[in-house]
Amino acid sequence: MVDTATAGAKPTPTTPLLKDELDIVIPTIRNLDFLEMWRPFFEPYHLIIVQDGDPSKTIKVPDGFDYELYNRNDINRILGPRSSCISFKDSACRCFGYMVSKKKYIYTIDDDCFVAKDPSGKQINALEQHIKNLLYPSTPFFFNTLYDPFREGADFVRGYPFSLREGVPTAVSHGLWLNIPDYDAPTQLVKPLERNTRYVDVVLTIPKGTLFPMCGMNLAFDRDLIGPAMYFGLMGDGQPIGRYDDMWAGWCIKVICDHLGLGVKTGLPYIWHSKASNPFVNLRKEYKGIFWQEEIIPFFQGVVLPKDCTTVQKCYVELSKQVKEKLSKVDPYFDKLADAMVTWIEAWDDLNPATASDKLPNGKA
Ligand SMILES: O=c1ccn([C@@H]2O[C@H](COP(=O)(O)OP(=O)(O)O[C@H]3O[C@@H](CO)[C@H](O)[C@H]3O)[C@@H](O)[C@H]2O)c(=O)[nH]1
Ligand SMILES: [Mn+2]
Repeated sequence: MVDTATAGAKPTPTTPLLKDELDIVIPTIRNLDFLEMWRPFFEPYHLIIVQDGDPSKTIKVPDGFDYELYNRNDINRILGPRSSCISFKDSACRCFGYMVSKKKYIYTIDDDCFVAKDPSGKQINALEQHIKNLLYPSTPFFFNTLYDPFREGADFVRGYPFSLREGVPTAVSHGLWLNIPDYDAPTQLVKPLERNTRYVDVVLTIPKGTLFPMCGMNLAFDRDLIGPAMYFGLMGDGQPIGRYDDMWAGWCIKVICDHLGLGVKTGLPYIWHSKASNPFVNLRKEYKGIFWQEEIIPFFQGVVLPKDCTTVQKCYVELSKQVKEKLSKVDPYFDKLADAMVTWIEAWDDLNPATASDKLPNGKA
């Protein structure tokens, strides 16, 4: 029996979650037709497009989207000499979008990532899932064997300390990819036809003290909690390495989140990654990183941040000092990267005076 009061009544439109508190950051050298597929999910949100490569090229943004677009001329104009810390000709340029945003949350996605379907065939609203991941607490200090205890239909299992059941604020939500997985070049070369068809219905908190390989393809974070550490390191033009921008940021944010008691989650949502970049080109970009990471990882595993590092900026500047001290012997590149990390924080604080490190009360991340 349909209630006549509601028969034919239009459902009250729901306001998309965090509509005015989240920016979508897209690095691009291509056209942005991929947005057509995301329109139902992205149209209500503000986009920040970071146009890489030739600034004289016009990037067409499909009608109906609210956006701001920055090319290399804009970055140089806004940051002046500090623009040296923003990579050129590499997707790492996306971090400029994090810096100029004025919102609390960021979602970043590549322009060759499309809407995936879950096993039931339903289109996945990746943004909605990231928002849920960020709004619900993380559990880095004690592993819950029934996975995300805050998910509908799950909970903490027997033996899980009640003193830890509040969890901690979630700073990062790391999504995954169907079809083309984010493999490194050697793996891509030996498995050119491998496609990821496995949809694993889980969100996990990455335990404290554990590093992970963060991919920037389908990533969301709380800018107020961890934004200043989300620097996608010096890559691309003029640099000896590429495709380690997101990895570098992931190692930095993880040690800082562990220090500040913040959570990092990985798992749902999936996107459909359509384009395999050229493995030979990737090998040329990555190969130093494949050797260097054997020294970088032990460095991050050994990082200890002093107690008086109570803000993200203070943690990050301290981290840059340790990079300079301990990684410059691996290659002079790390000396340059350590300096760029400080330049990034200076630029960040310039553009975000309200949350500049020297203005935050101690203890506020
Ligand atoms: O010089 C460039 C190249 C690309 N972009 C934009 O960045 C993303 C990712 O580019 P693409 O999909 O071609 O590369 P992938 O190998 O699939 O990217 C994965 O590897 C990581 C390397 O950093 C990257 O984060 C992963 O997603 C697209 O939006 C390109 O348009 C660019 O801005 N500048
Ligand atoms: Mn891609």
